[in-house]
Amino acid sequence: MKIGFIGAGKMATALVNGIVSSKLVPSNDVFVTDINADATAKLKQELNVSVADSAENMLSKVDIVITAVGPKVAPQILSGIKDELFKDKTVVSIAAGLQLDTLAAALPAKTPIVRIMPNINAVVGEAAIALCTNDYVEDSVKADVKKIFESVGTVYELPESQFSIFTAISGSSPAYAYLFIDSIARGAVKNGMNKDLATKIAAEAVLGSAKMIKETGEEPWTLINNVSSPGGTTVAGLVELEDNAFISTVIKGIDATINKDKELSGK
Ligand SMILES: NC(=O)C1=CN([C@@H]2O[C@H](COP(=O)(O)OP(=O)(O)OC[C@H]3O[C@@H](n4cnc5c(N)ncnc54)[C@H](OP(=O)(O)O)[C@@H]3O)[C@@H](O)[C@H]2O)C=CC1
Ligand SMILES: O=C(O)[C@@H]1CCC=N1
Repeated sequence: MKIGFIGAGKMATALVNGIVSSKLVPSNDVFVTDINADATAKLKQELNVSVADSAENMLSKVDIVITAVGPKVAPQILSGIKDELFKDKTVVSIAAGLQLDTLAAALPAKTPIVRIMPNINAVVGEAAIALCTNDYVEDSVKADVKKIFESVGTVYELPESQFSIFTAISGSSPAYAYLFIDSIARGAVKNGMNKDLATKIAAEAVLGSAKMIKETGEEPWTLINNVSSPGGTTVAGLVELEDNAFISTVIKGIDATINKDKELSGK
């Protein structure tokens, strides 16, 4: 299975890193192309992937082409490539907001298309990833695409109607989680702890907390109650956070993310 990436930016780099380090395919069976030659040169140097000088030239060399450019650019690039080059290819898009029917309109009729929403934690093999397809993706091809993304995380097959929500709670949410960890660490710095040490400790505490939710299957509020000793430190902090509308602020952030994803779809 040969895999090509159009766009070698941050998300493509995260995916290529994950795919190569999982040894799913030999590194030179991963192809990259980008208008920015420095981006592809860096990936070649670091991961020994193959570089193509254009999307069109890459297409003849790969089975699966993953567009890792912005939602406005992807249809423009695809519609500029000769129809015959898409024969026996599957097109995968990871762009926020970009819907299957918009992609289909930019491609030859009946092209198999997979829509994916990954997240940047693919770098460490911990992405939560959504997948949906159009009607022309055969089961064996879907299984191959799933295998690619399972090499960097967990894949959830979801109806396309849930993608905006998924983008908020998985595609974008790592940024919000990093912000939360950084804010905890800054609180430690304010009170006199070294930032590097505080960040490491905050990250470990959040990682352990995520593991608790995943592995115990407990409702978060049960776990919150277990941390909150009567008259103790935790409840004092919770009161202050809620006084500043922590929960509704986070929900508004998720709403804004969902709305932006819908806006990007242009529908
Ligand atoms: N970053 C993330 O965490 C996630 C991103 N995504 C999706 O991934 C896609 C890429 O995002 P991200 O990696 O953050 O963005 P980046 O800007 O880092 O990467 C996009 C890359 O594509 C290049 N590019 C632009 N136009 C062309 C073109 N015509 N031909 C070839 N390459 C081109 C850009 O070059 P230049 O910089 O020179 O313009 C850049 O290197 C988006 O659609 C986004 O929605 C999805 C989930 C998570
Ligand atoms: O910010 C963005 O638009 C992309 C999609 C999800 C994460 N990054």
